[in-house]
Amino acid sequence: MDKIVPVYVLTGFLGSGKTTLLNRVLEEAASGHRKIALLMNEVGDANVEGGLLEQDVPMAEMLGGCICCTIRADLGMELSKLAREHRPDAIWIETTGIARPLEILDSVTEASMYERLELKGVIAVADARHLLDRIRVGAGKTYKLMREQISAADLVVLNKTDLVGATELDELQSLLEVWSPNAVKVSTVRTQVDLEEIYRLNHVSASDLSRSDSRTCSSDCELDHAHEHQHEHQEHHGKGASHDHVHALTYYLPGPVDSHAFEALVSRLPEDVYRAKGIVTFRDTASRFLFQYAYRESDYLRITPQKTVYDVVVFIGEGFSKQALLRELEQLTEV
Ligand SMILES: Nc1nc2c(ncn2[C@@H]2O[C@H](COP(=O)(O)OP(=O)(O)OP(=O)(O)O)[C@@H](O)[C@H]2O)c(=O)[nH]1
Repeated sequence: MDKIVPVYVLTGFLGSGKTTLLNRVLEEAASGHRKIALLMNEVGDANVEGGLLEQDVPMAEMLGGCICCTIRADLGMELSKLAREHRPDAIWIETTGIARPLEILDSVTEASMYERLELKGVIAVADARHLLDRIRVGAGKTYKLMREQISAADLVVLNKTDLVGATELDELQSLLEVWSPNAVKVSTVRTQVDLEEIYRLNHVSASDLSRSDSRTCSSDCELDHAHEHQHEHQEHHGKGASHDHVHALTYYLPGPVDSHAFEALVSRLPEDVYRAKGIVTFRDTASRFLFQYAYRESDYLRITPQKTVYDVVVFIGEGFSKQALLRELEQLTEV
């Protein structure tokens, strides 16, 4: 069975330091024998930064549009291709500075149906000086987008702190606590973040990261262990409901499930799960279905896939308890 490839989304406004961080990721990968593949998106027709990267790595370029809107449909395909052709230890997606993280989250999780991929973390880089200037204005598209990117992140890298004073830094740090209370926050110059912090990120339990330890999943986590790992996270970090920010829960089903039990689970979904999708095999009908759910409406389409697809369900929402949902899914597959 192929391993699950972890996916990291790197977001952050124009010029905040994303490429600087990516270069560090690649350097560390080269010395630590971690194989990284990159998916780079540029609104223009040229990938300037891709050409400047210091390492030669498997790379897909998506040019001429933003992956969160105009060329979003291609994202899943490009991700699958990278995973299949290179079997990397991790895929990093560098988004354009203007990308809206939610839409990207949706597309990445979509790809989990066709390839063994799992979104592990959203990393937002913010330019401290620029952010402060925008906060002073307190409105406008850029301000809104910066806030959105930060709010969707599991890890916020407050970069270019050499360009602000100590009081300003305090102000920014307090603000990040409000905007993204459950994310891990680091303040850096030239994105000098401990990369192990990133590889410990687990989108399933992002809020627990600050308490994470060596028992967290490694990047070469196998599918057959995914369930165990998730369970370990849950056991180890306690069972209290975690109320995070926007997040996705990806769960590969170990086998067919009962259709009634599955529909009952869907009908019980909390309101803050606003999107779900997946491929499920119902044992009572012996059929496979493409399952879609949006804002309390669900739809099941019988499918006969011509190529390998996986039984997997993905839930996207804001502030719902991933652990509670995970427990329900585990019960569903235990029946
Ligand atoms: N002063 C200062 N400059 C920095 C820091 N980090 C990065 N830079 C510089 O900021 C500029 C932009 O950095 P990049 O890493 O290219 O930013 P980016 O987010 O990839 O930019 P886009 O591709 O335009 O979205 C470069 O000239 C970096 O050398 C920092 O902590 N302090």
